[in-house]
Amino acid sequence: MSSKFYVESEKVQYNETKQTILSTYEYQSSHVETDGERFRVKPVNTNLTFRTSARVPRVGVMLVGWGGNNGSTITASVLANKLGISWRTKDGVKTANYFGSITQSSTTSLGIGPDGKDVYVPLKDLLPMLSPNDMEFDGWDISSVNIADACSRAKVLDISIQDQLRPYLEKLKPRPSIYCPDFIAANQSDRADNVLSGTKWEMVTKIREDIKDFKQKKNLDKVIILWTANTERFCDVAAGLNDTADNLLESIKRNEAEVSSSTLFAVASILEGCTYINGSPQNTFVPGCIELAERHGVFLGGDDFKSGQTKIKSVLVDFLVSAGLKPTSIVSYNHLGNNDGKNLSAPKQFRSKEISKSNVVDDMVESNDVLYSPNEKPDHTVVIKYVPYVADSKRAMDEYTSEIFMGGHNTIVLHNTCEDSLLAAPLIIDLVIIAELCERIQVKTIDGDYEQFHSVLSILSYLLKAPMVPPGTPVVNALFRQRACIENIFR
Ligand SMILES: NC(=O)c1ccc[n+]([C@@H]2O[C@H](COP(=O)([O-])OP(=O)(O)OC[C@H]3O[C@@H](n4cnc5c(N)ncnc54)[C@H](O)[C@@H]3O)[C@@H](O)[C@H]2O)c1
Ligand SMILES: O=P([O-])([O-])O[C@@H]1[C@@H](O)[C@H](O)[C@@H](O)[C@H](O)[C@@H]1O
Repeated sequence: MSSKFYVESEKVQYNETKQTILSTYEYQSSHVETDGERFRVKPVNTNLTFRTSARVPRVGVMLVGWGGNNGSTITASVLANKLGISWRTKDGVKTANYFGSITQSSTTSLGIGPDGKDVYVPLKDLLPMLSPNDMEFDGWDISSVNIADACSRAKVLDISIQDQLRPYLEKLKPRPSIYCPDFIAANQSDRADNVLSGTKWEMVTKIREDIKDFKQKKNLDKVIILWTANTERFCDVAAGLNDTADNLLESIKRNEAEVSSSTLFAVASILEGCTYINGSPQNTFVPGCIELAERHGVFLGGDDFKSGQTKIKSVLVDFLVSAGLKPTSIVSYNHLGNNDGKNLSAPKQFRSKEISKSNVVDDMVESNDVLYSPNEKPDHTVVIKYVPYVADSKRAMDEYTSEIFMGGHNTIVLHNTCEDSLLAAPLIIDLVIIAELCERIQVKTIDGDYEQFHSVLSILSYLLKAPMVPPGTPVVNALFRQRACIENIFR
């Protein structure tokens, strides 16, 4: 159980023998109906019981795109933390940390102490969670470059970190992967020297064997798979192709060209009972994929890491709209020179990213019909340019123009320079840790049986630009409502 605190309440039972935590909770909500004239509000209370396994298992993380900026950076950075390395810089000695991870580096209040002040603990202490230092990494890449050379190619981590870690990282070699060139930019072909051959079903089978191999070799209890490979173009969604689980499986067996690498990895993960998370913006989770995950009781999470401009956007627009100010124009521009930027310089791959970066304000705008008439939205433009020289140092410029009181205007301009991968990499840790914990939580109503959460893990929304939610449930993009969801469920 948590070494930091215990809850003294008849609503919470710790079972040291079974290593479980039982907690009852009365969920209060309100159901609203209207007769066209007035709303009828009916408070509804639901008594829930949560059963959480407190035994943290041995977890392996398999990254698709392991040799990329994010994949190599997170692998190296976890090792740096595990080894406790430090390195000299012109600004003094730096030590490995997990800044940017909400589980490792943010805190939450347990309640009020005797002095009347909030008592804060790291979010990771709310429940028994996997430590990133205990994660084992493996994965696939269409590029055969080992992880040490991948870090060198990425030019993200300080060279003295890379030098200290090279003896360990050069032994890590990405497994050959499923390469569907039509789904990523043609400019990626020069990296593709580490690819599988065979039919799509044969390649899915090989990926499943890789998962089993990793699990067995590292003596793991479970594996979580995360896509941090290139952004793909959106795939067609069509009846008979991928609209149902059976049609998707049949399409793969027919070697259908329109089934993407990312969807093939998702199917392999689901069939192996492994949670699958999509860190990119493409529509990996076609309806048939979601149905297959529901059939197998496997978690899915996506889409597209929410790291920089979009994260700020989901806070700023929430602030403006909830302050009764009306954003009317939002322009997000950035240029960067990493391989992600190179892939995004192709129109179809950029379009995937443009979609995930643009939809993030929809729920906030739709929540306020005082400011916006039906279907009215702010002008919203996303621009991404590829400038090789700046490499991973993304330069972002945002302009927010709003209508204010009595015909006035307010324009907010932001400039943001950062190593893009150092913003995204910590999100991989949180996605894995939160998804793994969710695998150990079951919930029941008074007269129901214990069930796990829905296969589509909307609790991951805080970490993703275009959060996937269970069919028929609302998408929430407001960042602090998303964070409250994590805290409230864990609390
Ligand atoms: N700040 C960020 O870095 C950030 C933020 C949000 C989303 N993302 C998304 O995360 C993904 C990865 O970003 P990155 O900066 O690491 O990109 P990257 O280009 O450095 O890495 C992608 C890796 O995937 C590999 N790859 C491509 N197709 C593959 C396949 N079919 N199988 C296995 N490997 C394959 C490439 O060889 C490359 O090594 C991109 O989709 C990007 O849009 C990144
Ligand atoms: O997270 P965010 O800053 O809104 O969006 C980012 C884009 O601005 C960037 O150009 C792209 O390369 C990254 O993959 C990421 O998606």
